[in-house]
Amino acid sequence: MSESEIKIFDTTLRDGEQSPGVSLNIEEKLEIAHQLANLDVDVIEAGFPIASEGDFEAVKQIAKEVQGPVIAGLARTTKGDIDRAWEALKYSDKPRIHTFIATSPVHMEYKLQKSPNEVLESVTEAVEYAKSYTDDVEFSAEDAFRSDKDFLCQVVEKAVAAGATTVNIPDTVGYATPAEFGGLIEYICNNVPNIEETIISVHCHNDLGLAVANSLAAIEKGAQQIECAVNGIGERAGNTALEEVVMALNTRCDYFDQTPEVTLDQIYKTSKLVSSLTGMSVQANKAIVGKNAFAHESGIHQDGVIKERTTYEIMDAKTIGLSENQIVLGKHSGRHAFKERLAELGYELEGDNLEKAFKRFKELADRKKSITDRDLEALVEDELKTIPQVYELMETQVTSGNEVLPTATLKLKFDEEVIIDSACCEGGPIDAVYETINRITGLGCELESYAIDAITSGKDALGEVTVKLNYNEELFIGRGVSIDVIEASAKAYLNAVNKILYKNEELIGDKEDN
Ligand SMILES: CC(=O)SCCNC(=O)CCNC(=O)[C@H](O)C(C)(C)COP(=O)(O)OP(=O)(O)OC[C@H]1O[C@@H](n2cnc3c(N)ncnc32)[C@H](O)[C@@H]1OP(=O)(O)O
Ligand SMILES: CC(C)C(=O)C(=O)O
Repeated sequence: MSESEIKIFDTTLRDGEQSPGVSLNIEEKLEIAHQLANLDVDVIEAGFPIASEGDFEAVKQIAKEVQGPVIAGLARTTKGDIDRAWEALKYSDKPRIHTFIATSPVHMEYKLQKSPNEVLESVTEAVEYAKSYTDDVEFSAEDAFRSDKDFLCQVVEKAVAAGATTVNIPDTVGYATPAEFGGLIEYICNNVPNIEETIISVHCHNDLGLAVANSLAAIEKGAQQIECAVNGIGERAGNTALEEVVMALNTRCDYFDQTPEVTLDQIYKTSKLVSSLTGMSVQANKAIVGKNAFAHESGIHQDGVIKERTTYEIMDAKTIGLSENQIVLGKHSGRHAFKERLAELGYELEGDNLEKAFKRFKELADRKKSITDRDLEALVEDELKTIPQVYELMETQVTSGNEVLPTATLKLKFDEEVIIDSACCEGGPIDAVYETINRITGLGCELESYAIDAITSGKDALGEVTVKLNYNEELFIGRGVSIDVIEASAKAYLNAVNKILYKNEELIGDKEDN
């Protein structure tokens, strides 16, 4: 039986649910099944009906409600399992019984305690029995990759002769390498006389991180169905990740001449749903659906992507249902990305202003893990203050504690001069900073009010300090922003001092004369 397109058999609800720690209730399974139907997978393996009442009910409800894909249920080769599977599946208009038995020497001898001949017999019996319920029967040779090749070919031949419309070749323990696994599929194609009468499926586990590669290698050698799970969840290290295999086949359709008919823009939504209902979060650098999969942090990449997306992107984020890619501003970013993000926020910075703001951004990025838009706004607003920076803060150093008199030492720039001074104050470290500034400027202004706000959230949030200084009965407001509250406090005070000096220019001359 040859089919032109690759079938996607989703086992998120069966093998995916076998992930340690995951247990989905009926409502959650139904929600995922409906979303898998929106994704247009070909087959949904809804569960293993003999396993529990809950699994049985979930498969039954999915069979009743979910239209579009084939609904499959797993069964061992026993009549009891097959009867139970059919009881649940019979409500679907496209039911599939999926029966399996292990064929590797270690599984047959120790787990099943059956001889190869007994296994062969149960293959025929189970497939024929399942066929008495439905035309659509899948047979899996569990641990196929570690099975004797010629015995495996006999098993496959028997399953096809008994009526299996799909024969699945699992790498149950994720032991294969791509060339070997592709080789096994080729061997089966060349050595099973009735192989053309069935669809060859593969089911790879990810113990060595090779599940997707092995599935793709099998496709190259004649497999037509891939069994996979959303986000790659499943027993132990999981299954072939649906989103990875689908996007590999689509993105490299120049290489693989067949693609699955999945609705690609539902991929991200499905991944999110599965991770939230299973509680299995997706690692940031996970291909396709990880938080960083379409994010660029380094300046050279950002510059390239801004100029032409395909310089560093082989897929468009929109294809999988994300609104866009992400330019993440951080310590590795460059001027192009910085300027572009500021423009999006409504700030058109050029020349000196851009250089100064960029320098402060880099300083901030060295100290803060992620730079938010609000951080940038605060930074630019702080930078764009039109008041000349007569006094500029260069360094702060503060000692404080319950047994120590708070002391501040500041290094300020005044014109081209560097001034260092320090003061102590019982009122606390910020008072000590302000006392030091007063000593340096000699202005004798008074602090009327002090307020601090966290601009952004998280441990490394930016703090914005606002002060009001009274100078000769006139109030001057100053603002300062920094990740460090002492620094933000010093900047706010100096901002107000610079405003006083701007309004009273003669004071600058007096200071220079001293
Ligand atoms: C590779 C895979 O992912 S296969 C699917 C694995 N998934 C699961 O096992 C999840 C659901 N499983 C369950 O709920 C339970 O294991 C059940 C209900 C299926 C069986 O429970 P129990 O009857 O208590 O048996 P238990 O799980 O301890 O042992 C499995 C039995 O099935 C036998 N068995 C295993 N596979 C098969 C098979 N494909 N065909 C026939 N018998 C099989 C084992 O030899 C063992 O038989 P024994 O009791 O005669 O020694
Ligand atoms: C039942 C089969 C398909 C399986 O899950 C495996 O072999 O991993």
